[in-house]
Amino acid sequence: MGNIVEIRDVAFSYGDRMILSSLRMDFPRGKVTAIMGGSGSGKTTILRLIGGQLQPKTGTVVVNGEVVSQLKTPDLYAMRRRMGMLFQNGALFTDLTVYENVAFPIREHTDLPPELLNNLVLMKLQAVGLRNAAQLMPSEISGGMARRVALARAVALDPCLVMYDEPFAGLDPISMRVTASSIRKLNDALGSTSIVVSHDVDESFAIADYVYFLSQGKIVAHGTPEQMRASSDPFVKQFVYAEADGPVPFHYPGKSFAADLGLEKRS
Ligand SMILES: Nc1ncnc2c1ncn2[C@@H]1O[C@H](COP(=O)(O)OP(=O)(O)OP(=O)(O)O)[C@@H](O)[C@H]1O
Repeated sequence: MGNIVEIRDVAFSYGDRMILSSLRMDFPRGKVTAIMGGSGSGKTTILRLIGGQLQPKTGTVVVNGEVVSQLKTPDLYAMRRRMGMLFQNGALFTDLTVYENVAFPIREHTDLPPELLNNLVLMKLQAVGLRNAAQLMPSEISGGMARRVALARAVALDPCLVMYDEPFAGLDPISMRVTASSIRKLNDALGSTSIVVSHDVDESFAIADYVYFLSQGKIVAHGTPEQMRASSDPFVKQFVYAEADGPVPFHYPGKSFAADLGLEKRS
């Protein structure tokens, strides 16, 4: 089976600001892997490196055996077509029905005859429990349902890899649970591989086979959800048990508050 994505010794910076360093991660085929960490720790940046929207300063990102940064533009586009993406707050097209939202990427990228397209769309909507909502407009469905339509759209082209960026953000607890189980079910039904970026410990642990914890651009812990729950690592404990005090920084890095107020002694 092997890994669909391998990240080796990757460093990335925006200008002078180091965002990721010494990154090594494996994403095995068929599995759901979660990337967790505080706000600004670099999670979305990792997804953008895998998708080839960003290039590492050093190290390699290998997808399906190919080094992403070495792909020529047509090959990069071909690779992206085999990836499904659910972006943070991935919105639906408000002027299209649920059905047309899911049909959109299929129409864009294939010339399938209408009957086959229809079957595909209905299969995806069935998989997220919304086949009977096909003719509704996005304004007529709940936030949780909209997220599931977005999931169906992300997997419309049967991607071998699906990346979800904060799929649970802003959902009520029931919608969160349904969305999480939809991610797992879609992964297993399609035989695909999923990467889930999230802050949400309960939902991520419920569906992930393996978890990476990121802090300030470095992997600070990794393992199965069970291993992470049992971990005595202070970072993991703080994150898993949502403790206010611990190594996870709350402040965006920079000057101290005292310095900003002009209270720090000048040498
Ligand atoms: N285009 C950009 N230019 C400069 N800095 C950026 C840019 N995009 C992100 N950053 C910075 O890179 C760091 C990592 O961002 P990233 O979006 O990967 O974090 P994240 O872990 O996904 O955060 P969150 O959970 O809050 O979305 C942040 O400190 C952010 O301010």
